[in-house]
Amino acid sequence: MLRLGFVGTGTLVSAVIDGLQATHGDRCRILLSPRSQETSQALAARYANVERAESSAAVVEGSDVVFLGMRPNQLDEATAGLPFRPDQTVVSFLAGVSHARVSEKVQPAGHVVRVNPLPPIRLRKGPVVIYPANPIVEDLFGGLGDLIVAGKESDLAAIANGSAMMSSHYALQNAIIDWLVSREMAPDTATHYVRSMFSGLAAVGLDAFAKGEPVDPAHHETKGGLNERGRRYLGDIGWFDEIGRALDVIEGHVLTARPKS
Ligand SMILES: NC(=O)C1=CN([C@@H]2O[C@H](COP(=O)(O)OP(=O)(O)OC[C@H]3O[C@@H](n4cnc5c(N)ncnc54)[C@H](OP(=O)(O)O)[C@@H]3O)[C@@H](O)[C@H]2O)C=CC1
Ligand SMILES: O=C(O)[C@@H]1CCC=N1
Repeated sequence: MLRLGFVGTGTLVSAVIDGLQATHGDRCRILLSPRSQETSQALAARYANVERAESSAAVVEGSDVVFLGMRPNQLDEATAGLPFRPDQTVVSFLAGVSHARVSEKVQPAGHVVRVNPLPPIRLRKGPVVIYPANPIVEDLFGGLGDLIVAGKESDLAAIANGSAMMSSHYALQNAIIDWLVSREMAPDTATHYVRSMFSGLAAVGLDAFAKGEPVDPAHHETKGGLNERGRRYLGDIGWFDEIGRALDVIEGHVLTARPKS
Protein backbone atom coordinates (compact mmCIF):
# COMPACT_ATOMS: atom_id res chain seq x y z
CA MET A 1 0.00 0.00 0.00
CA LEU A 2 1.62 3.27 -1.14
CA ARG A 3 1.57 5.99 1.54
CA LEU A 4 0.84 9.45 0.11
CA GLY A 5 1.16 12.61 2.20
CA PHE A 6 -0.06 16.13 1.38
CA VAL A 7 1.37 19.25 3.04
CA GLY A 8 -1.17 21.97 2.17
CA THR A 9 -4.77 20.96 1.54
CA GLY A 10 -6.24 23.75 -0.56
CA THR A 11 -8.13 24.00 -3.84
CA LEU A 12 -5.70 22.10 -6.05
CA VAL A 13 -4.89 19.32 -3.58
CA SER A 14 -8.61 18.64 -3.01
CA ALA A 15 -9.10 18.21 -6.76
CA VAL A 16 -6.05 15.92 -7.02
CA ILE A 17 -7.28 13.71 -4.17
CA ASP A 18 -10.75 13.43 -5.71
CA GLY A 19 -9.15 12.33 -8.98
CA LEU A 20 -6.71 9.92 -7.33
CA GLN A 21 -9.50 8.16 -5.45
CA ALA A 22 -10.98 6.99 -8.72
CA THR A 23 -7.75 5.46 -10.02
CA HIS A 24 -5.69 4.61 -6.91
CA GLY A 25 -8.21 4.66 -4.04
CA ASP A 26 -7.75 0.96 -3.31
CA ARG A 27 -3.94 1.11 -3.62
CA CYS A 28 -2.96 4.02 -1.40
CA ARG A 29 -3.38 5.54 2.01
CA ILE A 30 -3.46 9.33 2.24
CA LEU A 31 -2.31 11.59 5.09
CA LEU A 32 -3.28 15.29 5.09
CA SER A 33 -1.70 18.19 6.95
CA PRO A 34 -4.20 19.80 9.35
CA ARG A 35 -4.27 23.33 7.82
CA SER A 36 -7.36 24.33 5.83
CA GLN A 37 -9.28 22.58 8.59
CA GLU A 38 -12.63 22.52 6.81
CA THR A 39 -11.20 21.07 3.58
CA SER A 40 -8.98 18.47 5.25
CA GLN A 41 -11.78 17.34 7.57
CA ALA A 42 -14.21 17.07 4.66
CA LEU A 43 -11.74 14.93 2.64
CA ALA A 44 -11.10 12.65 5.63
CA ALA A 45 -14.85 12.27 6.16
CA ARG A 46 -15.47 11.54 2.47
CA TYR A 47 -12.83 8.82 1.95
CA ALA A 48 -12.03 5.86 4.24
CA ASN A 49 -8.35 5.81 3.20
CA VAL A 50 -7.79 9.53 3.95
CA GLU A 51 -6.68 10.69 7.39
CA ARG A 52 -5.98 14.16 8.80
CA ALA A 53 -2.61 14.10 10.60
CA GLU A 54 -1.72 16.13 13.69
CA SER A 55 1.04 18.06 11.94
CA SER A 56 2.95 18.45 8.69
CA ALA A 57 5.86 16.60 10.35
CA ALA A 58 3.58 13.60 10.95
CA VAL A 59 2.60 13.69 7.26
CA VAL A 60 6.24 13.56 6.16
CA GLU A 61 7.15 10.86 8.70
CA GLY A 62 4.29 8.61 7.56
CA SER A 63 4.60 8.93 3.75
CA ASP A 64 6.53 7.43 0.84
CA VAL A 65 5.52 10.23 -1.54
CA VAL A 66 5.06 13.75 -0.15
CA PHE A 67 3.09 16.36 -2.15
CA LEU A 68 3.68 20.07 -1.59
CA GLY A 69 0.40 21.95 -2.13
CA MET A 70 1.01 25.32 -0.49
CA ARG A 71 1.39 28.62 -2.38
CA PRO A 72 4.87 29.55 -3.65
CA ASN A 73 5.37 32.24 -0.99
CA GLN A 74 4.43 29.73 1.75
CA LEU A 75 7.10 27.16 0.81
CA ASP A 76 9.83 28.25 3.24
CA GLU A 77 7.60 28.40 6.29
CA ALA A 78 5.68 25.21 5.44
CA THR A 79 8.78 23.02 4.92
CA ALA A 80 10.98 24.41 7.74
CA GLY A 81 12.21 21.57 9.94
CA LEU A 82 10.18 18.81 8.27
CA PRO A 83 11.84 15.35 8.55
CA PHE A 84 12.31 14.41 4.89
CA ARG A 85 14.21 11.14 4.18
CA PRO A 86 16.45 9.98 1.31
CA ASP A 87 13.98 7.19 0.36
CA GLN A 88 11.19 9.69 -0.31
CA THR A 89 9.79 11.17 -3.51
CA VAL A 90 8.59 14.77 -3.19
CA VAL A 91 6.08 16.15 -5.69
CA SER A 92 5.84 19.94 -5.92
CA PHE A 93 2.69 21.59 -7.32
CA LEU A 94 4.16 25.08 -6.81
CA ALA A 95 3.95 27.14 -9.99
CA GLY A 96 7.05 29.13 -10.76
CA VAL A 97 9.28 27.54 -8.10
CA SER A 98 12.30 25.80 -9.58
CA HIS A 99 13.26 22.16 -9.11
CA ALA A 100 16.52 23.34 -7.54
CA ARG A 101 14.76 25.52 -4.96
CA VAL A 102 12.30 22.79 -3.94
CA SER A 103 15.13 20.22 -3.74
CA GLU A 104 17.01 22.50 -1.37
CA LYS A 105 13.95 22.84 0.90
CA VAL A 106 13.23 19.08 1.12
CA GLN A 107 16.75 17.73 1.61
CA PRO A 108 17.66 14.88 1.86
CA ALA A 109 14.63 13.58 -0.14
CA GLY A 110 15.91 11.34 -2.94
CA HIS A 111 13.60 12.35 -5.80
CA VAL A 112 11.94 15.69 -6.49
CA VAL A 113 9.38 16.04 -9.29
CA ARG A 114 7.48 19.15 -10.39
CA VAL A 115 3.89 18.50 -11.44
CA ASN A 116 1.36 20.99 -12.84
CA PRO A 117 -2.11 19.49 -12.44
CA LEU A 118 -5.21 21.67 -12.98
CA PRO A 119 -8.56 21.63 -11.14
CA PRO A 120 -10.35 19.52 -13.85
CA ILE A 121 -8.18 16.63 -12.56
CA ARG A 122 -11.11 16.15 -10.16
CA LEU A 123 -13.03 14.82 -13.19
CA ARG A 124 -9.91 13.10 -14.59
CA LYS A 125 -9.75 15.65 -17.40
CA GLY A 126 -7.25 18.24 -18.56
CA PRO A 127 -3.45 18.23 -18.82
CA VAL A 128 -0.99 17.08 -16.14
CA VAL A 129 2.58 18.17 -16.85
CA ILE A 130 5.48 16.41 -15.11
CA TYR A 131 9.20 17.22 -14.89
CA PRO A 132 11.42 15.28 -14.77
CA ALA A 133 10.16 11.82 -15.79
CA ASN A 134 9.54 9.61 -12.78
CA PRO A 135 7.83 6.18 -12.92
CA ILE A 136 6.06 6.44 -9.55
CA VAL A 137 4.67 9.89 -10.30
CA GLU A 138 3.70 8.93 -13.86
CA ASP A 139 1.80 5.92 -12.49
CA LEU A 140 -0.02 8.12 -9.97
CA PHE A 141 -1.08 10.72 -12.54
CA GLY A 142 -1.64 8.41 -15.51
CA GLY A 143 -5.39 8.09 -15.98
CA LEU A 144 -6.07 11.50 -14.43
CA GLY A 145 -6.17 13.40 -17.71
CA ASP A 146 -3.66 14.02 -20.51
CA LEU A 147 -0.21 13.21 -19.08
CA ILE A 148 2.60 15.31 -20.59
CA VAL A 149 6.17 14.55 -19.49
CA ALA A 150 8.18 17.72 -20.18
CA GLY A 151 11.64 17.26 -21.65
CA LYS A 152 12.99 20.46 -20.07
CA GLU A 153 12.11 22.44 -16.97
CA SER A 154 11.48 25.71 -18.84
CA ASP A 155 8.42 24.04 -20.46
CA LEU A 156 6.90 23.69 -17.02
CA ALA A 157 7.42 27.37 -16.26
CA ALA A 158 5.86 28.42 -19.56
CA ILE A 159 2.95 26.03 -19.09
CA ALA A 160 2.14 27.44 -15.64
CA ASN A 161 1.93 30.90 -17.23
CA GLY A 162 -0.27 29.57 -20.05
CA SER A 163 -2.61 27.95 -17.54
CA ALA A 164 -3.04 31.32 -15.85
CA MET A 165 -5.72 31.97 -18.48
CA MET A 166 -8.10 29.54 -16.76
CA SER A 167 -9.98 32.06 -14.68
CA SER A 168 -10.18 34.48 -17.64
CA HIS A 169 -11.75 31.65 -19.64
CA TYR A 170 -14.59 31.50 -17.11
CA ALA A 171 -14.80 35.30 -17.04
CA LEU A 172 -15.31 35.17 -20.84
CA GLN A 173 -18.04 32.54 -20.47
CA ASN A 174 -19.75 34.60 -17.76
CA ALA A 175 -19.67 37.74 -19.90
CA ILE A 176 -21.54 35.86 -22.65
CA ILE A 177 -24.02 34.44 -20.12
CA ASP A 178 -24.67 37.93 -18.71
CA TRP A 179 -25.27 39.30 -22.18
CA LEU A 180 -27.77 36.51 -22.99
CA VAL A 181 -29.58 37.20 -19.71
CA SER A 182 -29.70 40.90 -20.63
CA ARG A 183 -31.62 39.75 -23.72
CA GLU A 184 -34.29 38.18 -21.49
CA MET A 185 -32.97 34.59 -21.55
CA ALA A 186 -33.50 32.59 -18.33
CA PRO A 187 -30.13 32.43 -16.43
CA ASP A 188 -30.22 28.60 -16.26
CA THR A 189 -30.77 28.29 -20.00
CA ALA A 190 -28.03 30.82 -20.76
CA THR A 191 -25.57 29.10 -18.40
CA HIS A 192 -26.31 25.62 -19.71
CA TYR A 193 -26.00 26.80 -23.31
CA VAL A 194 -22.68 28.63 -22.90
CA ARG A 195 -20.96 25.99 -20.74
CA SER A 196 -22.06 23.25 -23.15
CA MET A 197 -20.91 25.25 -26.18
CA PHE A 198 -17.39 25.69 -24.77
CA SER A 199 -17.27 22.04 -23.69
CA GLY A 200 -18.16 20.94 -27.24
CA LEU A 201 -15.60 23.30 -28.77
CA ALA A 202 -12.92 21.93 -26.42
CA ALA A 203 -13.75 18.37 -27.50
CA VAL A 204 -13.46 19.33 -31.18
CA GLY A 205 -10.08 20.98 -30.52
CA LEU A 206 -8.69 17.87 -28.80
CA ASP A 207 -10.08 15.62 -31.53
CA ALA A 208 -8.29 17.74 -34.15
CA PHE A 209 -5.07 17.49 -32.15
CA ALA A 210 -5.39 13.68 -31.95
CA LYS A 211 -5.75 13.60 -35.76
CA GLY A 212 -2.81 15.97 -36.24
CA GLU A 213 -5.06 18.67 -37.72
CA PRO A 214 -4.82 22.40 -37.01
CA VAL A 215 -7.79 24.39 -35.70
CA ASP A 216 -8.25 27.32 -38.08
CA PRO A 217 -10.82 29.78 -36.68
CA ALA A 218 -11.88 30.62 -40.23
CA HIS A 219 -13.10 27.03 -40.60
CA HIS A 220 -15.35 27.43 -37.58
CA GLU A 221 -17.52 30.29 -38.83
CA THR A 222 -20.06 30.90 -41.60
CA LYS A 223 -18.71 33.05 -44.41
CA GLY A 224 -20.26 36.50 -44.00
CA GLY A 225 -21.95 35.33 -40.79
CA LEU A 226 -22.01 36.10 -37.08
CA ASN A 227 -18.78 34.47 -35.92
CA GLU A 228 -16.82 36.14 -38.69
CA ARG A 229 -18.29 39.52 -37.69
CA GLY A 230 -17.41 39.01 -34.03
CA ARG A 231 -13.87 37.78 -34.70
CA ARG A 232 -13.21 40.69 -37.10
CA TYR A 233 -14.38 43.20 -34.47
CA LEU A 234 -12.16 41.66 -31.77
CA GLY A 235 -9.21 41.51 -34.18
CA ASP A 236 -9.71 45.16 -35.21
CA ILE A 237 -9.59 46.39 -31.61
CA GLY A 238 -6.45 44.32 -30.93
CA TRP A 239 -8.16 41.94 -28.51
CA PHE A 240 -6.20 38.86 -29.62
CA ASP A 241 -2.90 40.75 -29.45
CA GLU A 242 -3.75 41.62 -25.85
CA ILE A 243 -3.70 37.90 -24.94
CA GLY A 244 0.04 37.75 -25.71
CA ARG A 245 0.57 40.95 -23.72
CA ALA A 246 -1.39 39.52 -20.77
CA LEU A 247 0.84 36.42 -20.87
CA ASP A 248 3.91 38.69 -20.78
CA VAL A 249 2.48 40.36 -17.66
CA ILE A 250 1.77 36.95 -16.08
CA GLU A 251 5.30 35.82 -16.88
CA GLY A 252 6.68 38.87 -15.06
CA HIS A 253 4.57 38.26 -11.95
CA VAL A 254 6.69 37.32 -8.94
CA LEU A 255 4.92 34.40 -7.24
CA THR A 256 7.29 34.08 -4.34
CA ALA A 257 6.86 37.68 -3.14
CA ARG A 258 5.03 38.27 0.10
CA PRO A 259 1.47 39.42 -0.68
CA LYS A 260 0.95 43.20 -0.33
CA SER A 261 -1.04 43.95 2.84
N1 LIG B 1 -5.23 26.28 -8.14
C1 LIG B 1 -4.75 25.88 -9.31
O1 LIG B 1 -5.47 25.78 -10.31
C2 LIG B 1 -3.31 25.53 -9.46
C3 LIG B 1 -2.42 25.70 -8.42
N2 LIG B 1 -1.10 25.36 -8.58
C4 LIG B 1 -0.19 25.51 -7.45
O2 LIG B 1 -0.71 24.75 -6.36
C5 LIG B 1 -0.41 25.39 -5.16
C6 LIG B 1 -1.67 25.52 -4.32
O3 LIG B 1 -2.61 26.35 -4.99
P1 LIG B 1 -4.10 26.46 -4.45
O4 LIG B 1 -4.59 25.11 -4.08
O5 LIG B 1 -4.84 27.27 -5.45
O6 LIG B 1 -3.86 27.34 -3.12
P2 LIG B 1 -4.65 27.32 -1.74
O7 LIG B 1 -4.41 28.63 -1.11
O8 LIG B 1 -6.07 26.90 -1.96
O9 LIG B 1 -3.92 26.17 -0.87
C7 LIG B 1 -2.76 26.39 -0.11
C8 LIG B 1 -2.74 25.39 1.02
O10 LIG B 1 -1.50 25.46 1.71
C9 LIG B 1 -1.77 25.52 3.12
N3 LIG B 1 -0.68 26.13 3.86
C10 LIG B 1 -0.29 27.42 3.88
N4 LIG B 1 0.77 27.58 4.70
C11 LIG B 1 1.04 26.37 5.24
C12 LIG B 1 2.00 25.89 6.17
N5 LIG B 1 2.89 26.70 6.74
N6 LIG B 1 1.98 24.58 6.49
C13 LIG B 1 1.07 23.73 5.93
N7 LIG B 1 0.14 24.13 5.02
C14 LIG B 1 0.12 25.44 4.69
C15 LIG B 1 -3.05 26.33 3.20
O11 LIG B 1 -3.66 26.22 4.47
P3 LIG B 1 -4.57 27.43 5.06
O12 LIG B 1 -5.82 27.45 4.23
O13 LIG B 1 -4.83 27.02 6.47
O14 LIG B 1 -3.77 28.69 4.93
C16 LIG B 1 -3.83 25.64 2.07
O15 LIG B 1 -4.34 24.40 2.51
C17 LIG B 1 0.23 26.73 -5.49
O16 LIG B 1 1.61 26.63 -5.27
C18 LIG B 1 -0.07 26.95 -6.96
O17 LIG B 1 0.99 27.61 -7.62
C19 LIG B 1 -0.63 24.80 -9.74
C20 LIG B 1 -1.47 24.59 -10.80
C21 LIG B 1 -2.87 24.96 -10.76
O1 LIG C 1 -3.23 30.87 -10.57
C1 LIG C 1 -2.19 30.30 -10.25
O2 LIG C 1 -1.23 30.91 -9.73
C2 LIG C 1 -2.04 28.81 -10.48
C3 LIG C 1 -0.76 28.44 -11.14
C4 LIG C 1 -1.10 27.99 -12.52
C5 LIG C 1 -2.52 27.91 -12.52
N1 LIG C 1 -3.03 28.32 -11.41
